[in-house]
Amino acid sequence: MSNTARTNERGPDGGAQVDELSREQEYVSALYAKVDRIRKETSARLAEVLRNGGGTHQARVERDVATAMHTEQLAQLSAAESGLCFGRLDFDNGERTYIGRIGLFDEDNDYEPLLMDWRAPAARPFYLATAASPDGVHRRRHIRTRLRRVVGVDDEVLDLTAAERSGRHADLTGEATLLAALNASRTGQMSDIVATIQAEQDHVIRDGLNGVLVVQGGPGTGKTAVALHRAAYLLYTHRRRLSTSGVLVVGPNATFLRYISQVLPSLGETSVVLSTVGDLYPGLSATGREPVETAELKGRLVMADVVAAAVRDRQRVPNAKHPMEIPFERETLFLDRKIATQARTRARRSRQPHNLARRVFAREVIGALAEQFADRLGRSLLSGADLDDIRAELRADDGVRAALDELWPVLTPRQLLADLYADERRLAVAAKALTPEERALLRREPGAPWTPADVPLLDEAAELLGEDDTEERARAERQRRQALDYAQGVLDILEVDDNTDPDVLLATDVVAAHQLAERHSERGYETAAERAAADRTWTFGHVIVDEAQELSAMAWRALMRRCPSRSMTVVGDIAQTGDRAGASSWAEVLEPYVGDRWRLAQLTVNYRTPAEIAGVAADVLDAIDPDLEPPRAVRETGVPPWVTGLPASELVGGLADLVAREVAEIGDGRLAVLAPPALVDDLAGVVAPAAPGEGEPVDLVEAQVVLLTVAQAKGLEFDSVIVVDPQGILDASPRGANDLYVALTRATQRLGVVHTGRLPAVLGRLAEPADVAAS
Ligand SMILES: Nc1ncnc2c1ncn2[C@@H]1O[C@H](COP(=O)(O)OP(=O)(O)OP(=O)(O)O)[C@@H](O)[C@H]1O
Repeated sequence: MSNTARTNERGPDGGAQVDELSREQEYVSALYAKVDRIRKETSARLAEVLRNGGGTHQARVERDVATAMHTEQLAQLSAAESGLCFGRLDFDNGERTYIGRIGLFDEDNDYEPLLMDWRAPAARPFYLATAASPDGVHRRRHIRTRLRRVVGVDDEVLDLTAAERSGRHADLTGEATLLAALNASRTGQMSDIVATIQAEQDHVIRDGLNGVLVVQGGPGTGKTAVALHRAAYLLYTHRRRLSTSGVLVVGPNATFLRYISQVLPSLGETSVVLSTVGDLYPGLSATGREPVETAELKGRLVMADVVAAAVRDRQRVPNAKHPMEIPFERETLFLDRKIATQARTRARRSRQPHNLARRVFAREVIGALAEQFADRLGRSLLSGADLDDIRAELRADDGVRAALDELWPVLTPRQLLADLYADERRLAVAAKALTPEERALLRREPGAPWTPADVPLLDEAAELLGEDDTEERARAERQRRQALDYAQGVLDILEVDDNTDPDVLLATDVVAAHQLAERHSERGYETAAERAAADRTWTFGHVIVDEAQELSAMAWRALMRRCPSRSMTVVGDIAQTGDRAGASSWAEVLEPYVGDRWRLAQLTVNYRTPAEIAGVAADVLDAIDPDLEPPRAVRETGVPPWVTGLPASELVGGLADLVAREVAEIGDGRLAVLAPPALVDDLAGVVAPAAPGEGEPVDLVEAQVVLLTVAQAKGLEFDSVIVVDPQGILDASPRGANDLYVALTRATQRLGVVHTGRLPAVLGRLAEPADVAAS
């Protein structure tokens, strides 16, 4: 460990430290004064812009550029209010750099940096410099502030003597500040870690934009935190490319998304789309429930073939013995199997999606019927123009249309799937590869609500069906090009000069021609993020998948469509896979899309669970797979986890007492009771169950005590956790051991286990001392 001198108001060496604090206070106050000034000027400019209504089209466009730029800047300034400056680097050559949430410059002194944005390359030694490899840094200082007041500084002097003194945590940067952050009570919302990012995390955050990066790490290694900071870093570093296409962060459920929702705004980034896979299909609310076996089946890759076969099954031909009879102008035309089969072959060969290929099918059928009709009339009497007329009349004929609708109907994804689930015959044809029992799992009455596992199937169907919007698209494209040319012209006028400092915001940093043009399209003033969220076919510049081990093979297919560039960050822990359709190997998951062209980063340090709890979890990990290495816990609390056995009949009453005891222990902190799904109803009298309604997110900020299943608790953390009926959790699913591992690793301070039958052997280490502790 480097030589850490902690300095604060109560520090032992009195005067000198108070001096340090007041010197830093002076600097920090000057930074805030500057922020206030910029804010005031920006607000005034914004007010001015908004006051000037009306004007020419060009004036309106210019006004919108300015509005976007000022609004964005104000949002960044407000985000930086808390913890504006959190670090300082003193270099061997006497230079000094302050590190903070945003970059600030001194206009009166040749734009000298006053505060370096944490994402800038020059800030990197703050996270990476060590005593052994100081990178010219002599001292690293963490500055702790409360509101605008400096309340402490933690110094690390990076010299070789310090390196020789290295202790247990030689690889931690800013250990004192880090431990203070880790020991703080949880609020129910994740906070950013910008002041205490550790070296192995920094490497992941700043990894290149292109290709697929997999971040594998055990519970509490900061995967989610790192993924979100990476989003902020990528947007800062590749703003031009990403602000127009957007960044998507995918999480496992609405509660988790709410839990992480404040991190990016606190880093000044508001343009990231947070979504579950289920929400990626706009306009659909997938709130239905179904047996886990059904969800698992729907997640299998074979379902892509089932959906494709279901589409093919809707491309029909008449029975060989019974051609379709179509009355047309006092004649009866025959649409027989041969005509339809030939038309179907041509339509399929067009390789267009079903709804678009229908035009080919219709053209072929109408062509054949026109020939038939011409033969009846006497072909030699008809000119080419007469044949054209006949075809046009056939196209408009209700009987012909009805026949086409029967043989090759226009379909929506919902119609296709609902019809498939509702009809045993259709299922038997489309799902030949499934057993009758599996097909029975898919059966569902029409009108039943859609489930999350249906969403990737609907997405698959949408791809195969397509939408016949050729004309609409051509019109939109013409409009878009006109608007784009116009917007580029406006931006060219507003651009200042190429030598401006890269950290100074220019109009084009905030709004690209593409965005500006779209702000002026008929779609109104939606941001790229808003439009992306509303458009199923939107492709993102970068996709981050958190808790990625939970995604089914079908969900991966849907997600990959949103990211054809394969610029992705995949974050997860194979040992925590709970979903039956989830992953057991990253290679397996990624192979169909990128082969072996992906890179792996591992996070190895556990920042969440103290060593006392991590030890219990490590036993479960060992039972899952002895080759898996548990992450190393950075801290100890001295509080051993407790265990209590209760007769099943006394569980509810006994648990109420234990909850009350834990609440008293954690003060303002949060407590979660984690139970197998089968027990949730019984325990609802002790703790109100978490989910207020189907699919609704749990409000972890409001609720100090929550009752959750393990699946609901995935990715979350609490000061104290009571795991109820561990055997029930083990038995509830084939991946029960993974679930128990997840449950045991949610606590930041305290863990209790309440069992009704025998304590599972895998928790053996809890037995003796903890029973005493609980009694
Ligand atoms: N460098 C850091 N500085 C301060 N806190 C950190 C740091 N890294 C991680 N943490 C904290 O550790 C906790 C766990 O982080 P996070 O939830 O990102 O872990 P995870 O790997 O995603 O866990 P899980 O696999 O259980 O979902 C969070 O409270 C996070 O803020």
